[in-house]
Amino acid sequence: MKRKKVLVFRELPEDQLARLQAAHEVTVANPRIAEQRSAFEAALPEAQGLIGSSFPVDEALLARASKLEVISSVSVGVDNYAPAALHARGILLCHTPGVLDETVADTVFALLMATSRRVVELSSLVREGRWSKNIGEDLFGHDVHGKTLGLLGFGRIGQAIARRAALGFGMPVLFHARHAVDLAAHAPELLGRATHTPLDELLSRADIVVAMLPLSDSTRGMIDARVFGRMKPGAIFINGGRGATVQEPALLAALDQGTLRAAGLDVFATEPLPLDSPLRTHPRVTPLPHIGSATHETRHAMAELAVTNLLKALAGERPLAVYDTAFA
Ligand SMILES: NC(=O)C1=CN([C@@H]2O[C@H](COP(=O)(O)OP(=O)(O)OC[C@H]3O[C@@H](n4cnc5c(N)ncnc54)[C@H](OP(=O)(O)O)[C@@H]3O)[C@@H](O)[C@H]2O)C=CC1
Ligand SMILES: O=CC(=O)O
Repeated sequence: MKRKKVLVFRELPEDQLARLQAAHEVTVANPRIAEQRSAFEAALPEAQGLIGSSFPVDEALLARASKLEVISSVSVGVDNYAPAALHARGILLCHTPGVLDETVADTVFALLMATSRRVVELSSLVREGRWSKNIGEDLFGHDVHGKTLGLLGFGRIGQAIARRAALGFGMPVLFHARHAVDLAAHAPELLGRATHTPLDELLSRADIVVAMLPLSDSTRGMIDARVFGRMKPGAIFINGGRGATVQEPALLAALDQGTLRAAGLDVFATEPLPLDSPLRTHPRVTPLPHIGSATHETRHAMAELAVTNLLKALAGERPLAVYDTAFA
């Protein structure tokens, strides 16, 4: 097969880079690193395949990538790409659904436990030498087991979170999504334990609300002052999906006005989180640096799937996971 030109725009594990290099001419240049930006710019016009993540490949960049056949994202979320422009030019968009579900669900659960039981705050008390007597009620947390979980988004990852909550922690699960979900067919273990619930009812009943939504035109800014205002006083909010689904000033107001007890955030509207963001230091926010899938095992599995997708696409074969840009 003819060797093609591949531009890797975020580091890949060595063995996966080697698979690409065995088949194609590969340039590695991460445009988020200033010293690599010009190599990225130089390789882009010739690239037939792009692989990477965490960098917006927008219409302006695509316009300069005149030979491009496929983008293989090392992520399940595809909000960094311009689906309409890709569709119009017949450029394939591949992603990594499925291989990260359990790991991201673990991360969300870690945030849920940390916020409810005040793990980071109380650990700091020990580390900073402030543990001088038994803690009192003012520092008690709240139970997680048995509480009602409200899930915004009930896809692959949402369902993995629901399994942990319902089967491991005895939590009734309410979920919100636009389409009906056939639990008997897709998640029989959640039958009788998870219920499709209108948004406002979910918000008024859930003790913990978890957002696990993709970023799209329909979800951008969806979690706004109205949504926070409908939540139970003292609710906990966790975002494991995308930062821009939340209106961050409304989140801060809900925390400051006491509607929300705490928030656990793996994602932010701007990443890395700007130093002057009040969310960085807010006493009732547990922020994480977008680590949902960041384990050795899962990041490797994602890279492997993304490389397989790219190799198949460049060989004219059907990749394992193509994102349908026609309906984006
Ligand atoms: N923090 C991290 O590191 C990670 C974050 N993510 C993020 O999580 C997202 C979800 O991943 P995954 O579970 O695989 O995706 P899926 O496509 O499997 O699930 C998405 C869910 O969101 C629902 N949804 C979409 N739009 C709306 C809307 N407007 N209103 C209500 N519900 C909506 C969908 O249902 P319906 O279409 O019926 O509305 C579906 O239930 C990714 O797109 C990514 O952005 C993913 C991995 C790691
Ligand atoms: O945010 C991570 C992803 O895979 O999407």
